[in-house]
Amino acid sequence: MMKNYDNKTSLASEAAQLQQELTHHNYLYHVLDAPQISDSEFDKKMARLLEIEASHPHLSTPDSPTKRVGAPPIELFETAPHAIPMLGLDNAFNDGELTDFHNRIAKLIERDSYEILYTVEPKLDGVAVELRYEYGILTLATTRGDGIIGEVVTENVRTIRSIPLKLKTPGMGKDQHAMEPEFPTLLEVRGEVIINRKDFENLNQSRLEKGEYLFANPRNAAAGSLRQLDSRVTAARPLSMFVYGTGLVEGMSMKTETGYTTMASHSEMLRTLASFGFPVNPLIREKVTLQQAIDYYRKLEAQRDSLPYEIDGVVIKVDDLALQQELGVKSRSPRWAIAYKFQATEETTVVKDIIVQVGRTGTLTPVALLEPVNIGGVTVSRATLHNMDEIQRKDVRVGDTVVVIRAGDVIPKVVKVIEANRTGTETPFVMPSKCPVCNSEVHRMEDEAAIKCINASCRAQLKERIKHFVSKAAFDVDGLGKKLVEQLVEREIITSFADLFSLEKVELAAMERMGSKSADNILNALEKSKEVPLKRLIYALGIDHTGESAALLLSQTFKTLDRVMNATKEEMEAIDGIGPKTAGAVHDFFSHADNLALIGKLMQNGVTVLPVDDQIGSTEKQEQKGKGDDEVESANNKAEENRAQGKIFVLTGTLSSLTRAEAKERLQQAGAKVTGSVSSKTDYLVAGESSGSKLDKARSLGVTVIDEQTLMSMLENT
Ligand SMILES: NC(=O)c1ccc[n+]([C@@H]2O[C@H](COP(=O)([O-])OP(=O)(O)OC[C@H]3O[C@@H](n4cnc5c(N)ncnc54)[C@H](O)[C@@H]3O)[C@@H](O)[C@H]2O)c1
Ligand SMILES: [Zn+2]
Repeated sequence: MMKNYDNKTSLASEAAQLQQELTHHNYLYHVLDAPQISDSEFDKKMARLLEIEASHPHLSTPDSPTKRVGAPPIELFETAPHAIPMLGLDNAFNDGELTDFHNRIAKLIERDSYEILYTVEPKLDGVAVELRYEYGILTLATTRGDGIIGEVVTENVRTIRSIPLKLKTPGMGKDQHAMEPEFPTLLEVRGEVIINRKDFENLNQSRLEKGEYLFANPRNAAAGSLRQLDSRVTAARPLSMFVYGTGLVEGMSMKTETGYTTMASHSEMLRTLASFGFPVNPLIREKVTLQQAIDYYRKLEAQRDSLPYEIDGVVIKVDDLALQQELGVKSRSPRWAIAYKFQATEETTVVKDIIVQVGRTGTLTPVALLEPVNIGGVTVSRATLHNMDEIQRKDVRVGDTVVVIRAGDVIPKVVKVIEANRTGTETPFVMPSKCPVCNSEVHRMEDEAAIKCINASCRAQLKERIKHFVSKAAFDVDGLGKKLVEQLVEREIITSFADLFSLEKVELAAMERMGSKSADNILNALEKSKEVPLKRLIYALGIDHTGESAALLLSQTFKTLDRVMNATKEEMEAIDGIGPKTAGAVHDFFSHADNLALIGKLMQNGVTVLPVDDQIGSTEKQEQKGKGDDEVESANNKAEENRAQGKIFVLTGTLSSLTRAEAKERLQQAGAKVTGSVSSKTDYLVAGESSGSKLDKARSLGVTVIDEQTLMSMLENT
């Protein structure tokens, strides 16, 4: 008896505690755009509260965060009620939960489950916004707020270039008898305002330099940029938007190019919105089965890191609007949709220590040793802190609670410190004045944040240079792992990468965890790698400021190693995409006698450079093809895939995620033609930042203007 009573009171206080905490974190996240815990921590608390409330309904108070979305608007903004509440979404975290959702709705509407088809969409990680158009003109934009009342952000939204201020009339000019407008008299459109990953990095970097508060992730940056009192601030932020639904629609049934008069499905509605000029995400797939939805989830999960913006799952929506109606909504979410979430990429944890690693070019990199934390299924116990400047700017101290992000194969990194968790016992980090590996003095490079060990025979550097040399994008030597490279250097069996090609079987077989067979395998792999495309060789040399794309540009321009070695700085700088730093570093590299000797030794040991034309004939095409295999496949609109093929493009302005030269190259690989000036023959003008006269010309000629994001998704679909 007594025990039961205790259990009840403790559950009640746990629920109350969770309600209070979740309300607080909702406020930090939705109002201040400055969360203090990770999303997965938040989701865990929410799941626990839902569980308690489900088994003890009397604890489920009307103001519980389980029944609400977002947080109430702040007073600084004008507010406006939503004609139709803006709800959240239920979550599924595995195939089983998604299948439960599917079976649940089949039961509710008494249909066979195979009859239910879905539209599947990427779950964009941004901020939800509603746009109101009266007689085709944008008159109001609001945030979701608490779902009932939103904040008015009309002026800010007007600064977002991908949002139409006025609707396009799809049928205009075709139907002479139409006196009525070609769109509803009132149209509310909903979508997600986002910021591209790259833009987020740049934004945070410039905030760091100005000593301003850092955004934890692109979502917070998008929300923080949109929710500004001065729309000039918003205008300076690279926001964009994708629409995925409607609110209130009045005045007429939508009329479109394809002649639909009433909307029967969600997918049809999206097509109609696209025809009005709204940006609709190109990765959306229509009318898929449950199994196809699961496949879509898997494919998008694999593609996730290569998208220009962050997505945190897929949204699965019943396509038939009549069925949606029949299913209806609950207090915080509709019954006809669900978010199937990806595993987290971001967590909060504690910095236990800060150590220093020495890299390929001698750069000392501080690394945070973390309280191990599971991020998206992988245990993370270290994260890079880049350099001393970065540590100082972010003010990371030993003992701090920090936000750590891990995406794909990229090294996890510390995004920011959660200052609210400081206790006063945290200790600042001091950079050592000697190389932790060879003990020689370190130097701070002029104009650079990097502190370097300049002892050319420092073993730490050699190990890294060799790891780089055998890596995938360089010589791609199968089986020659990090541990083995370290042993070979430690035991002074190799003193440069050229020595790799004179390794002997006995030497290899003598290493730890090596046998005769694995030694043979490595020798074979080395032998195979000897025929190397020029771009890979240039990249493998590990020249400062010379990554894969610079190596590719150099190889395409100069075609032979000899010509690259003899190129002047000016010749290199003349290449679109090669800056003075790279040109200088490449020139310096090939002016050093030691480096020339090293290249001579490579050639003596049998390395041969493949002619550049061959690379395009074989390697590049294969790579292209391989890539296409794990793209999301269209269920219905196959025609939309490779939309770039055979089209004529013009590029203008500055692109953020790649150079114009890279964009040109990728377009050409996709079968498009890229020309220098806009004419009536141009199919697409890709307008980057600060586009000028070409943009005006394209508009006057009625050429379709697309932004970088659209270009990227076109390229992704090739
Ligand atoms: N870390 C924290 O302190 C904290 C606090 C509060 C909330 N959160 C996180 O926020 C999330 C819950 O917030 P929520 O209610 O905004 O989101 P939700 O998970 O309920 O999803 C609904 C939202 O998804 C978005 N969305 C993106 N793409 C969409 C598409 N194609 N179709 C429809 N909607 C789409 C819309 O903005 C919509 O409002 C959780 O992931 C939670 O972890 C974190
Ligand atoms: Zn050193």
